[in-house]
Amino acid sequence: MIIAVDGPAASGKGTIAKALARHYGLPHLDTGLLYRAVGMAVLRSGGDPADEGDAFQACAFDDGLLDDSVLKSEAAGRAASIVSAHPSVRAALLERQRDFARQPGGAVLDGRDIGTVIAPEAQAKLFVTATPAVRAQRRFDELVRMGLAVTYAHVLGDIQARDERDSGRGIAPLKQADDAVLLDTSDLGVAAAVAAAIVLVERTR
Ligand SMILES: Nc1ncnc2c1ncn2[C@@H]1O[C@H](COP(=O)(O)OP(=O)(O)OP(=O)(O)O)[C@@H](O)[C@H]1O
Ligand SMILES: Nc1ccn([C@@H]2O[C@H](COP(=O)(O)O)[C@@H](O)[C@H]2O)c(=O)n1
Repeated sequence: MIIAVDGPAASGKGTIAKALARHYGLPHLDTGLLYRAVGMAVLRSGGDPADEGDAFQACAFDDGLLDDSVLKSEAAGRAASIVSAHPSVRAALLERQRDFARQPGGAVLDGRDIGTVIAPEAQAKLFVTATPAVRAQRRFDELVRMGLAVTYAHVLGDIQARDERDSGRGIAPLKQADDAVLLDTSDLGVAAAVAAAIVLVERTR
């Protein structure tokens, strides 16, 4: 079974995708990490994430970067959302994600275009969302726990800018697939959100 979990930044889709993977015994891929790695590789090479040539070159990043906690930073998230609008970057990362989705037995993937582009054939599709204020608070708390000096206002601004870029881009924009089920976690804690996700997967698969 392929389970596609899409949604905006800090909506909790990664938390839900990981829990679904555990519940169904499936491998999980956080596809945002791939774009974060490209964004961070551009920054480290002194390139410009907005330059398609620089971003495409960075797609040959070393896989060791995927385990680096620097990918959790706001700078990596911002760079990721800029490089992800380049068609050549999306093309370079496409097969890796499709191969992961189509492995025998299935998989859980979370991102922005899993249900629409990477695995439109997925048996279960969730679109996880929450209000920008709730998402900003969750991300702010997470960054503070990591010991980073951030303000709530800055995190909220970053999330709003990312929402706009991700939904407004010309290629594979963030949007709910026609056959995806909406899960709004604004008023749900982690356990309740995961339980709701399992019910929805059981209902749709
Ligand atoms: N339902 C929830 N209630 C409270 N906190 C939550 C909930 N879901 C996730 N969180 C917390 O919110 C933060 C963001 O969650 P998560 O990383 O799962 O979001 P995401 O959508 O995958 O983010 P990103 O788009 O940046 O990859 C984490 O600190 C997580 O523990
Ligand atoms: N399937 C995807 C996944 C991510 N992106 C872009 O990467 C940015 C970072 O993703 P996170 O899930 O780690 O927040 C995100 O803002 C998107 O721009 C994507 O385009 N497609």
